[in-house]
Amino acid sequence: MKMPILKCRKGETDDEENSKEIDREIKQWIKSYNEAIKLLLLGTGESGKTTIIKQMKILHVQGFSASDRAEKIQFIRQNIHESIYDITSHMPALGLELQNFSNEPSRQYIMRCGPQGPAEFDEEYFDHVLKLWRDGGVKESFRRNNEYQLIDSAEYFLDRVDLVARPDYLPSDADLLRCRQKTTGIQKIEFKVKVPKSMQGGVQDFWMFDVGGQRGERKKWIQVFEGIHAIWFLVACSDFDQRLREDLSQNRLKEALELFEDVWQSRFLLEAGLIVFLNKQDLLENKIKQGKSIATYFPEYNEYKAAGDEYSRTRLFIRSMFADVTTRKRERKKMSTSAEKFIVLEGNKPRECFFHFTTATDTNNVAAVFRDVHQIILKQIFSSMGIF
Ligand SMILES: Nc1nc2c(ncn2[C@@H]2O[C@H](COP(=O)(O)OP(=O)(O)OP(=O)(O)O)[C@@H](O)[C@H]2O)c(=O)[nH]1
Ligand SMILES: [Mg+2]
Repeated sequence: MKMPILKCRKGETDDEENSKEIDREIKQWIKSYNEAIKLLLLGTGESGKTTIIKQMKILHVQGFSASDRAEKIQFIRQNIHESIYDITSHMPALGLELQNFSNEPSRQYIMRCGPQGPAEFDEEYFDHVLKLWRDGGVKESFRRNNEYQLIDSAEYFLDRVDLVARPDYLPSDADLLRCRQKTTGIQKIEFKVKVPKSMQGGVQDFWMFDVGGQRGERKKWIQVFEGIHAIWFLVACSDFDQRLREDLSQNRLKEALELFEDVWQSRFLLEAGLIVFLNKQDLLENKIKQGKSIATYFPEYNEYKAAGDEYSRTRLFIRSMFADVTTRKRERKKMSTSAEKFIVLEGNKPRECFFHFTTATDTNNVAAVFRDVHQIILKQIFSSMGIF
C-alpha cells in the first residue's frame, strides 16, 4: 500500500514556500480521494501519535519489512545512548554518585561520547552501558527521571542492551513501537478496513495524518484541518509528574489540558468528531504502584470522589479533567451520564466527545479500541448523511 510522506524540511530557509507546497499537495490528495475517512492525530509531544500510526501499519497495512527493521537499528542504538547519557549526566545535579566506583571509567567514557553518541556502537561501547545500567546510583537517577527529561523507552531498551548489541540484531515489532523519533513534519498513512456487516459491509478507505506535537510544530497543524472527519487526541496520562521539554516551567499534563481546550474550541474543527485516547496507561499504573500521587501536582485530586483503587481513581480523575473542558465556556449541557460518552449541546447541534483508556504500544489494545472507534466514526458520518 502506498504511504506518501511529506516532510517539512528542517532548517529550510524558505519555510513559507515549503508550507505552501505542503498545503497544495494535501489539498490535491483531499480532492482526488474524497471518499476516504480522514483522521487526524493530535496531542502534545511524546503523547503517542506516531506509535498509533505504527500500529495501523501493523494492523491494516503489511507491517514492517526486513529493510524497514534494519533501517531502525541506528535509531534504537541512538535511543540507548540518549537514555544512558541523560540518566548519567543528571546524577551530579540530583546529588547522586556511582555506587560502585570501579564504574567511573565507564561514566567518563559515556560522557566523552557527548549527547550525539559514539563514533561506533561497538562491543566496548555496549560494555560500558551495561556496567553503568547495573550501578545502583544510575538506577536511582533513573528512578527520579521526572526531575529531568528522559525518553519513555529508556528502561525498555537499556534492559535489552545485550540483544541490541548483537551484530545480527533485527528489531521486533515491540522494539519498533518503542523506538522514539520526534515528528517534525506531516505524515499520512493510507489503509483499508473491512466495514462490519451491521454497518453496510464492504471496505472503507482511511487516511490518517500524524503531526509533530511539540510547541514549535503546532503552527503546521492548520494545514490538515480541512475535511477531517475525526480527531484522535492523544494524552500521555503518565505525564502528571513531568515537565515539558520545550518549557520547564510547565507541567506536561497541564499542557495537554490547555491544548485540548484549544482543539475543542477551534472553529476549524467544529465539524470533526473528537475521540480522546487517555494513553500510556501501563506507565501510569507503574507510577501509581511506585507510590507517586497525582495530588502532588493536581491538589484538586484530594476532593475527587470515585470508587476503586488508587490507579482507577487516578485515571478517572484525569478523564474528568478532560471531560470538564468539553463543558466549559460556551453554554453546554451534559446530556449523558454514561461513563464513556459525553454529549454537549451547542445551539441545536449535539457534539460528542468519546474517551478511551489506551496503551499505544500494545497492539491488541489498539486493535480493540480501533474497532470501537471505527463504529463511532461510521455512525457519525452516516448520521450526518441521514443514513442512520
Ligand atoms: N510504555 C508506553 N510507551 C508509549 C506508549 N505510547 C507511546 N509510547 C512511547 O512514547 C514515546 C513517544 O511516542 P511517539 O508516538 O513518538 O509520540 P508522538 O506523539 O508522536 O510525539 P511527537 O512526534 O513529538 O509529537 C515512544 O518511545 C513510544 O514508544 C504507551 O502507551 N506506553
Ligand atoms: Mg510523532
